[in-house]
Amino acid sequence: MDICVVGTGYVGLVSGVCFSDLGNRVTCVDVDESKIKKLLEGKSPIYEPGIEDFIQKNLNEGRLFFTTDLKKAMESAQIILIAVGTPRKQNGEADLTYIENVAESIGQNLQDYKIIVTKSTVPVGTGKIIKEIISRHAGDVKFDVASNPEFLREGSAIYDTLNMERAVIGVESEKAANLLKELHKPLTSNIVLTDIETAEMIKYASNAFLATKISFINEIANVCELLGADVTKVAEGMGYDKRIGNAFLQAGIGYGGSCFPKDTSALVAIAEQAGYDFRIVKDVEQVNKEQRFKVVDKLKVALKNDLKGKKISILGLAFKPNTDDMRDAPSVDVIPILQNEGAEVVAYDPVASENAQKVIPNLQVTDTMQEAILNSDAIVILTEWNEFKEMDLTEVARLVKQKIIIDGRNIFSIEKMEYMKFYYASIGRKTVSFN
Ligand SMILES: NC(=O)c1ccc[n+]([C@@H]2O[C@H](COP(=O)([O-])OP(=O)(O)OC[C@H]3O[C@@H](n4cnc5c(N)ncnc54)[C@H](O)[C@@H]3O)[C@@H](O)[C@H]2O)c1
Ligand SMILES: O=c1ccn([C@@H]2O[C@H](COP(=O)(O)OP(=O)(O)O[C@H]3O[C@H](CO)[C@@H](O)[C@H](O)[C@H]3O)[C@@H](O)[C@H]2O)c(=O)[nH]1
Repeated sequence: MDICVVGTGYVGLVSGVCFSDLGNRVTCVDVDESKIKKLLEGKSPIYEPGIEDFIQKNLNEGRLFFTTDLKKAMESAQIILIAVGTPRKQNGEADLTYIENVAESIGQNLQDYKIIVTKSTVPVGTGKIIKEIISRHAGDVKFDVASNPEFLREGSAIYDTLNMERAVIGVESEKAANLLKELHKPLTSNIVLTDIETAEMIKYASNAFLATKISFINEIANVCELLGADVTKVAEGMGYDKRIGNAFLQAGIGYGGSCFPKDTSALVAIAEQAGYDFRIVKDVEQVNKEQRFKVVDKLKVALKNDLKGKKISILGLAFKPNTDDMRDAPSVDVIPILQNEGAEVVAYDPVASENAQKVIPNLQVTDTMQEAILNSDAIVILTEWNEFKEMDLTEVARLVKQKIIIDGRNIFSIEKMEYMKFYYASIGRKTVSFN
C-alpha cells in the first residue's frame, strides 16, 4: 500500500518505519525542516532503541521517504495517517490546533479518494471535526475518515508496533474497514472494529485505566509504609491473579511522560463537557501529583531537614528508562525544590541530560554516574535505568560522602541494602537505617 504519515514524532516515525518495513511505500511529512533533514541522513530526531537501523534499511531499500511537502507526499497515497501532537491546554483539554491545521492542509490538497486516519490521541468527536474541515475544502472529492489510536510505549515502540496486542479501527464505511484491516493483518489478528467515537474513547479509557493501576498501587504503597508491609510483595501477590495481572503495579514516584498526564486530564475534560464528573480519574491525577514529592520528604528525613550545601546526586532525569523524553518527568518538579533549599544538585542520565537542561534551569549534569555521585551526601534515584540497577555498590560506597540512597523506583532489595549497610529509603517498603 501507499501511505502518507503526517508528523514524525514517536508515533508518526515509528508507524511510518514499521509499515514501510512490512513492504508498504511510506512517505513521512513534517513541518519541522530540521527533523526531515536529519531523517533524510538516516538519523533519528528521537531516542528510541533500534530505530536508526530501521530508518536506514528502509531508506536504502527505497520504501521510506521523508519530506516537508504534504501535497507531494499525499499524491499517490491511499491512506493518510495523522500523527501530530495533541498537547494539554491550560484548562486540561486536548489542544487540537495541530490536528485542525493538518485537516485544513489535507482538504486543500485532496485530489482523489483517500482514507484519512487519526493515530493521534484525540477527544471523542474529533473524527467528525476533521471530516467537516476536510469537506469544506475538498469539493466533490470523496474521502473517508477513520480512527486508529496508537498504543505504543516509548522505549519499546518498535517492538510494540510489530507485536501489537490489538488494532482498534474506528470507521464509517466498509471500504475504509477493509483497507485498514488489510493494513494491520501482518501485525495482529485482534482487530477491534468499531465506530469512530468508540475507537477514540478506547484510547483514553486504556490510558486512564493504566494510570489508575499506578495510582492505586502507589496509595497501597503509602499505606504499606504506615503499617510496615512491603508493597513489592503485595504487588506480586496480587499480580498472579489473572483478573488483576502483574503489569503496571510498580509502586514509585508515579507516572509522567507525554501521555498519561495529558490524557487523564483530557478525559476528565471530555466527561465534564458531556455533563459527567469523572471522580476516579480526578483522584488518580491528584495522587500522582503528590507521589513524586515522596522522594523529597524521604531525603529531608535522611538529611535531618538540612539540605543547604549538601551534594545531592540525581540518577535519572527522563520520565522512564530507554527514552530521552522529559515531558512531565518527575525530575522537572523534584530538582528545583532541592535547588531552592540550597542543595548542590548534580544529575546523571544515560541519554536525557541535554533535553533536561532545556527544561530544568541551572541543572548541572555529568557524563558518568561515578562523577555524579562523587562526594555525594545522598543519591536520589528517579528513573530505573538498567545502568543504575547494575551499579557496583562497593564502588558507590567508596565514592560517596554519606551512604544514603533515596530510591523512587524500588530498584534494590531491602536485604542487599541491609547487607551493604546503606541508609536506604524506597517507596512502600521499610527504611533501612544506619545502626
Ligand atoms: N509518544 C507516545 O508514546 C505516544 C503513544 C501513543 C499515542 N500518542 C499520541 O500520538 C500523538 C503524537 O504524539 P508524539 O509524541 O508522536 O508527538 P510529537 O509532539 O513528538 O510529534 C508531533 C510531530 O508532528 C509535527 N507536526 C505538527 N504539525 C504538523 C503539520 N501541520 N504537518 C506535519 N507535521 C506536523 C511536529 O513538528 C512534530 O514533529 C499525540 O496525540 C499523542 O498523544 C503518543
Ligand atoms: O507499574 C508502573 C508502570 C509505569 N509507571 C510509570 O508510568 C509512566 C508511563 O509508562 P509507560 O506506559 O511505560 O510509558 P509511555 O511511553 O508513556 O506509554 C503509555 O502511553 C502511551 C501514549 O498514549 C500509550 O500508547 C502506551 O500504551 C502507554 O503505556 C512512566 O512514568 C512510568 O515510570 C509506573 O510508575 N509504574
